[in-house]
Amino acid sequence: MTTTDLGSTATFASQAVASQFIDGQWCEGRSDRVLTDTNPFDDSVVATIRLASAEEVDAAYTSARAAQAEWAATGPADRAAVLRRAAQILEQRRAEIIDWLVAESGSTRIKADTEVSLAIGITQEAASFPSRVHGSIFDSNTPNREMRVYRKPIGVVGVISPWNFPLHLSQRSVAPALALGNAVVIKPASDTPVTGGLLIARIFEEAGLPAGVLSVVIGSGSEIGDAFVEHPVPRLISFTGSTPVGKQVGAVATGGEHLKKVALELGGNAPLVVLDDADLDAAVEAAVTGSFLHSGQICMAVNRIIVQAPVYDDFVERFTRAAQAVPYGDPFADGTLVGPVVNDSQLKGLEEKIEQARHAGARVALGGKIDGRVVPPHVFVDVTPDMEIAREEIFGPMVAVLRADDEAHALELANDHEFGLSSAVFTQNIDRGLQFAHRVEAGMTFINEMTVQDEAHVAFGGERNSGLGRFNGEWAIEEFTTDHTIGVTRLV
Ligand SMILES: NC(=O)C1=CN([C@@H]2O[C@H](COP(=O)(O)OP(=O)(O)OC[C@H]3O[C@@H](n4cnc5c(N)ncnc54)[C@H](O)[C@@H]3O)[C@@H](O)[C@H]2O)C=CC1
Ligand SMILES: O=C(O)c1ccc(O)c(O)c1
Repeated sequence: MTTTDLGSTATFASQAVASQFIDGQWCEGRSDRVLTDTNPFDDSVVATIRLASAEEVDAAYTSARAAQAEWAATGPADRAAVLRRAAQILEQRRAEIIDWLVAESGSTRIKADTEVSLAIGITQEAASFPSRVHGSIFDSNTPNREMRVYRKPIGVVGVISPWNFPLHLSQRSVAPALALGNAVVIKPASDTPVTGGLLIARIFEEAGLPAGVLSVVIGSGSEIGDAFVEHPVPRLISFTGSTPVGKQVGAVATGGEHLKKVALELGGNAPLVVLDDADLDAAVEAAVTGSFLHSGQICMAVNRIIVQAPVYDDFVERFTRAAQAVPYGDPFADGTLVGPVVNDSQLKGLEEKIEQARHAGARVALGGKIDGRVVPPHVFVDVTPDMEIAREEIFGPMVAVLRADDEAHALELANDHEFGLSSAVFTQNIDRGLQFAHRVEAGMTFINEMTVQDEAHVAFGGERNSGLGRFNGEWAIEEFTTDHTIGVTRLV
């Protein structure tokens, strides 16, 4: 197993990355605060970074605005070539990137490997975008006039990403935005400055992206967050993270002096519904992976399993037995599915959730002793929809099991929520599954599959408090471009 020199020199691809990346330069931030980036499993230091101040945010956006016009004028084939080289470098450096994801975010090797593949997938998909963008020409109702609609880059995009899939959740905005001729400034989460931003900067630097087109500022959301969002240069803020912060970002982006678009991918609380004719083995397998992969720190993670009464006891017995066999502990160890949660704040929240669930009367079918930041898989059964464990986004290796009287009650329970990101339904009758899926209030519903799904060419996103907008494929082209209508009148 290769291990990367993750000391405070924090190198990636032979370049020191423990700093800011602004206008093509690796430089120190000017905040008086220094971030110590640590491994959630053993508290070892993986990097120390002097944080950015609002001045660095301004410098990053100013250089992005200066570089964007020339990048947008670069031919589609040349822009596509940079994206393809970035995808190749991600593949070439897969082992080193996996080590970084495990060390910086507590990802297990299984999850880290999946995340690198996701990032490569969206980068390759984005490489197809430059040649897919087109405008339209319309006849006009005015004689001698032609109405043309040009599809153009938005300009400069601000990307704010979270710590759970730091590489992919930055890349799935950065790669499409760059491919479509925009310039980008990334502000990654403070828990994952390298894998959420600086490593991406290094990859595009190596891929030949011109200086200034991509910058990365490392700073806490509380210190530079508002400055990052309300700055006059960015025309779109692409945010992935919690619903409360997403609403705040949306309010600043649309309520400040400089109006701008927002793309928000927020919280989730995915229901996995098991109907009375489900293949229980398939449902159990999907529910285990969907609940516990990356310690449940996924917006699409299964948080509620809703089981129709005739198969409830059988499912609970099988699922609990399978959850008991889930390997947890050292994220570096091959086969671990549940590693540490990312920080003490998340750990404290999960300890509170466990106590609340017990106090509310949920039956603990599976639990265990927390060791450091490693929370063993927890299964709460006989949960009722009023309990907090069924209402809040869990973001941990725990899941609530609810009993449904019948199919209509299962749908009512699935939709009884503020969120609407991902969902799943298990039945051996596909038409029954489709009819059920159409009535689920979510952005995504999977029949006989787990809820954690993301294909680079297919719409991804949520309804209700799970966000605004869609990522991937043609939806990303729509998100990261704008229309300019030009009327052409020939004077006769
Ligand atoms: N839907 C999703 O993919 C994710 C949801 N979450 C949810 O968020 C909770 C906390 O995780 P965090 O990463 O701390 O999410 P968060 O929502 O607090 O932070 C996400 C990003 O927003 C930035 N940020 C924070 N305050 C900001 C502000 N005022 N202006 C601009 N940017 C700001 C953070 O630095 C980070 O880069 C989790 O427990 C989970 O419930 C977290 C990660 C991903
Ligand atoms: O928001 C998330 O947690 C998340 C995780 C993995 C993905 O592939 C994704 O699109 C979103």
